[in-house]
Amino acid sequence: MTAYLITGAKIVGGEVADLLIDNEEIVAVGTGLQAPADAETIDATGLIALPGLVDLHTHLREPGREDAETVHTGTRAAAVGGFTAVFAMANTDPVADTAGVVEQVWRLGREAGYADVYPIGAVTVGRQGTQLAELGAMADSAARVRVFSDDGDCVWDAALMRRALEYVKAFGGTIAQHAQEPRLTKGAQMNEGALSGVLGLTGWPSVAEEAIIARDILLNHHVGSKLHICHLSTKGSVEIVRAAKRRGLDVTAEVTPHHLLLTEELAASYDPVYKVNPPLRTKEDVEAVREGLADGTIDIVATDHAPHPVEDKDCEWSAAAFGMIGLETALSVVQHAMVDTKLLTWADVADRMSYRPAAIGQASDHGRPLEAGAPANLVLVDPAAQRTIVPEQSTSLSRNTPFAGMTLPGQVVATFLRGTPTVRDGKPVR
Ligand SMILES: NC(=O)N[C@@H](CC(=O)O)C(=O)O
Ligand SMILES: [Zn+2]
Ligand SMILES: [Zn+2]
Repeated sequence: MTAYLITGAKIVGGEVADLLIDNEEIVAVGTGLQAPADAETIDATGLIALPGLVDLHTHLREPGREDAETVHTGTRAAAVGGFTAVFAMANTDPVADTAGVVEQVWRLGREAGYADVYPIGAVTVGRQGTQLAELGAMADSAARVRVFSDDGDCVWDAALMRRALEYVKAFGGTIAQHAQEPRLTKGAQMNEGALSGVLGLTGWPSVAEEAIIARDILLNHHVGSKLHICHLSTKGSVEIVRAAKRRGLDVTAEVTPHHLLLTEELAASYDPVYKVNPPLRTKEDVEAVREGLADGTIDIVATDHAPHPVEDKDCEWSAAAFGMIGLETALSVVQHAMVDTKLLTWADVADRMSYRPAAIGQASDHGRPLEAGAPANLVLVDPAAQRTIVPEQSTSLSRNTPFAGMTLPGQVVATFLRGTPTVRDGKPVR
């Protein structure tokens, strides 16, 4: 294995220093480190070294929709975005609701070698919302599943949600809820408000999200288990989670990059690239989720990278699929929305995009400070770079980015997974 001496990087939360990587680990951090004879030196002057990013919410689409993404292409896109670990959502075909499917996804991740893949298991059989899946068998499998979600659909049956929370308590698992009251969002196409009326698109009220979040926080308090809220998007949701945390109730929550930056006005174009679940909300909501992420009410940023092929997006709004890709743009959007606005420091970014998601997902090799003895999972970022997003240049198999044409700050220069570069000069190594 090649050793690497990274010189002159700004170590996040610390000083400018050199990093020596060998044998899958960070061997030393300090100034004036000497490179061993066989080491390759990387000049990182002007770059920030962050712990490898961890995405708790990625759709890799394999098995079943390999035309949209595969474990290989999705994790390669993740590496380009600075991620060293991704949690793969269960809404595949077949659904990841058995030990067999989660082991397959986990193994494909190992073979690809771009990022560690932690499969998320479905909560219910076939994500049908009627019967608990084999949660224990998935937990005991080689994939060691610790996070379960019916994402794409809500576990709306309160009794079933209660039983899921109780079941995973035995092994310290987490239920990640896609908070969407189905009866309040029947046929919903975009955020409910004056604009949905004007555009003639069925509205998706904030209360459909907030009612489930409130219910599940109370349910989880009753059970004493672990609840995580997927892609929280409204001001009211932030207020509910903030109040719950103040009362000492246990809950964690995520926000996506797109909900930190984009608003519902984009739907006026009727371009389905802006169609997503939950929908883009108002300026007030965007301000509230930014504040919530800044003050720790919202624990983490997760991409909800949702690739779709052209034929599912290049059609009439109401017929189009929900979702947008986000792995390759996440860090730039967070820099733009949160760092350049002084709402977060880079140390906070490491917390929200690496330490905390790794802790919630129990990925112990990831989310570790850049210190001697830690696994060499890290990313070098040039915060001074500017880049214009071009969908055709995406590493993902799909092109449905809502940031096309935007100029965003920051560029991932290199990513290392256990001491091996997965990205050099901004490009995947293979
Ligand atoms: N976010 C989306 O709009 N779509 C996701 C499902 C989901 O995250 O709910 C997908 O799988 O395409
Ligand atoms: Zn979802
Ligand atoms: Zn999702």
